[in-house]
Amino acid sequence: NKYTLGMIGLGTMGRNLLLNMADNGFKVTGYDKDPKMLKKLEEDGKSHSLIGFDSLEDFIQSLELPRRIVLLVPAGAIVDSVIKELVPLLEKDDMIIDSGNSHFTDTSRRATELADQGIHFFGMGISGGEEGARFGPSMMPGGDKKAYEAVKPILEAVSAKVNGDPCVTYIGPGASGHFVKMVHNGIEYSMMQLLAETYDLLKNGLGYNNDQIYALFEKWNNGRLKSFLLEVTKDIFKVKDEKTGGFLLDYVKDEAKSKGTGKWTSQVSMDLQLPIPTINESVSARDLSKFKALRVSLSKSLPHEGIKIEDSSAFEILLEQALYFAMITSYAQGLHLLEQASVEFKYELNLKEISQIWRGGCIIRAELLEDIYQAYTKQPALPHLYADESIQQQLKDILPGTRAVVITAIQNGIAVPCFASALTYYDSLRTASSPLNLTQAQRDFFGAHTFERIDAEGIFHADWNSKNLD
Ligand SMILES: O=C(O)[C@H](O)[C@@H](O)[C@H](O)[C@H](O)COP(=O)(O)O
Repeated sequence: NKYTLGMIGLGTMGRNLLLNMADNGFKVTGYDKDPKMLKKLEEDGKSHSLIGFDSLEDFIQSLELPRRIVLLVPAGAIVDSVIKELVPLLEKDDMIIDSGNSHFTDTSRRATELADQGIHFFGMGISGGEEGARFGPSMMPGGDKKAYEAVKPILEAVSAKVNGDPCVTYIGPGASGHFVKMVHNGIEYSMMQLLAETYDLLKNGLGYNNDQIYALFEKWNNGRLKSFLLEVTKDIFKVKDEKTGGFLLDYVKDEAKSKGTGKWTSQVSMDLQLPIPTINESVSARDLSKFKALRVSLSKSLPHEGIKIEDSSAFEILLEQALYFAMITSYAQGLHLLEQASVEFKYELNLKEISQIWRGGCIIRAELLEDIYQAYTKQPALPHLYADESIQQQLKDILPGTRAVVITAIQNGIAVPCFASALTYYDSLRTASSPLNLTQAQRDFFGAHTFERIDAEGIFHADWNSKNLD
């Protein structure tokens, strides 16, 4: 008899998700042009006698109707070419679920194109990496609700669970699933950069070695900073390098790569005029790191002035506070962008449910998400995470420590773009009258761009050149 679901793309993510589905008792199969991938599936899937197809026709014919087809292929043109090959073989009401990190505008285009041909299509963000796909990812499906209902039992079964709740929910219409995953990755970038800045402060600021940093992160991971990224980051400090016998981390080149989701998050935030400066800084930090040769030559011609951080144990305490402050701020910026995008793109996003499914399985899963989930449970229409009372209390408690860390870093010439932007974002957002009245005056002075007044309705223009100059 026929298979319930078929996976196209049997790379690690596709294969692991298929094995996870088989573990949960679903009759599933796969397709890949690469015989090595098929062989790997049969090896890994021996206990479930999982097999795959290298003929697309045979694969399609092996699926029960309406067909449920998941794509896990690299984002971009490949997705379109796979869909192009698939459609002639499909029937009305068949479903395609794109689960790669596709750009949300591609997803909405594909949904429209396929709907015209009677094919259900939705984009689903999957987070958790290879391990997550195998044993329980967090999934963000958005789009065709009918198609989602048809795969909901499978997704709920294979997803990570927190207090028994599956880390998957219907995100909303259109490309909302991929949009939410993109912003998830923006927060991921910011958290990773904050951990890199923390590492820099400990290593170059306090002169800590990898064992000391491991021990400190181990301690922090038993507290409010507990998170998947801190967990894996601490373990990285333990790994030895077979080649040199030293620590592998010390031999990793400091030029960070990226596949685009962070950049896309910044780009759309600029389009929506919704500020996410800490996430933007993390994207720029990766780009800046690529100028290794320039950095090396400038480090010689612009030598460092030397570092003086006195009391390391006191600084450790302040650093934990600053990291928690910037962590709250990174999630707050991402959630604020989702709130704005929900209005702009009519995604009807439910930030309570999104924070709920981010508590487990995904890369940004963290203890903090429980607080965020409680905040949106208490106030579903919370205008900004900073507006939640318990979050405010936490921010107030750790603000002095955060200031001290940013000041110390800047005084000692240690670059902390994400820590500093988190603090500046806080100071800007809680300022009733900002200095941007001057910007309006400047724009009106040199470009007659007009301004509004605080004491009268209407649009105004002034002749700044001559008027009333004392
Ligand atoms: O949620 C996840 O499981 C990850 O985010 C996953 O999607 C992938 O690892 C990133 O896309 C890497 O992104 P960069 O290559 O841009 O760092």
